[in-house]
Amino acid sequence: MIRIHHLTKSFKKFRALDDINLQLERGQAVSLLGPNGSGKTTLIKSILGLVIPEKGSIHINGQEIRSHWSYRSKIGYMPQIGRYPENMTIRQVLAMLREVRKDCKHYDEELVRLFDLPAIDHKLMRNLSGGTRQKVSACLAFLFSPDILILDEPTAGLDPVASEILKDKIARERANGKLVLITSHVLSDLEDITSHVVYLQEGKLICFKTVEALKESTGQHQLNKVIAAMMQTHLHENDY
Ligand SMILES: Nc1ncnc2c1ncn2[C@@H]1O[C@H](COP(=O)(O)OP(=O)(O)OP(=O)(O)O)[C@@H](O)[C@H]1O
Repeated sequence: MIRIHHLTKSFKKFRALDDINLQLERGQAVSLLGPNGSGKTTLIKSILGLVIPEKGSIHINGQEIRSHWSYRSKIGYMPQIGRYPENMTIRQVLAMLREVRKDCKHYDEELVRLFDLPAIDHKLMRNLSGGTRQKVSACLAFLFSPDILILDEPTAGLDPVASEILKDKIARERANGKLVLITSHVLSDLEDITSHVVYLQEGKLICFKTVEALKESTGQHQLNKVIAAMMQTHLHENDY
């Protein structure tokens, strides 16, 4: 579904992504992990076409994204910090985006209901708490029933109830055959929903494996212990 081939990106002399090769398929929930500054957001932005690679290519459903920007309508993106027209209400923002995407055949408003947003959708975006803003971002990422979901720190700032609602939604969408790509530093949040782990360090792909394979190779049973073991040992892909 997403094929990344020799992807390299530098900012001046600094190499943020270094020869990344990855093949991601529908039905996978891929946790994109690595220390601060390891290149996770740069990789996500490259897939979204917000960062232009200097070398390599990204294909989505067989088409190179550089020449076909319409692929973006297939991606739901939840950014780390959502930026919206601050003088609009939640209701107006949702209505505006539905208007922009009139072509969409099925609006998925399940999260809007589960987060109980209709009760507060008269509020202005500028007055929302951080967690409520995250809920709006989550609703917008799922709204157009995209085939691919890219969620950057999705549970950050959410209360435990909202966090469980979102994790449950992610798991169901994956079961429906969507490809979900998630970054989070809260590994306990990823435990139940992750099928595969991509681990980056200093812009290099250290590992791309199923959670089961990683648990087996490290002898650990919890995702946070598996990742801690990897971070300490700096082992390379072939070691896993
Ligand atoms: N536009 C830019 N200009 C210059 N350097 C950048 C730019 N964007 C990212 N970088 C650098 O590239 C490296 C990778 O950044 P990136 O945001 O991808 O890391 P990350 O893994 O998402 O980090 P975090 O876990 O802190 O969110 C960092 O050293 C960052 O400073």
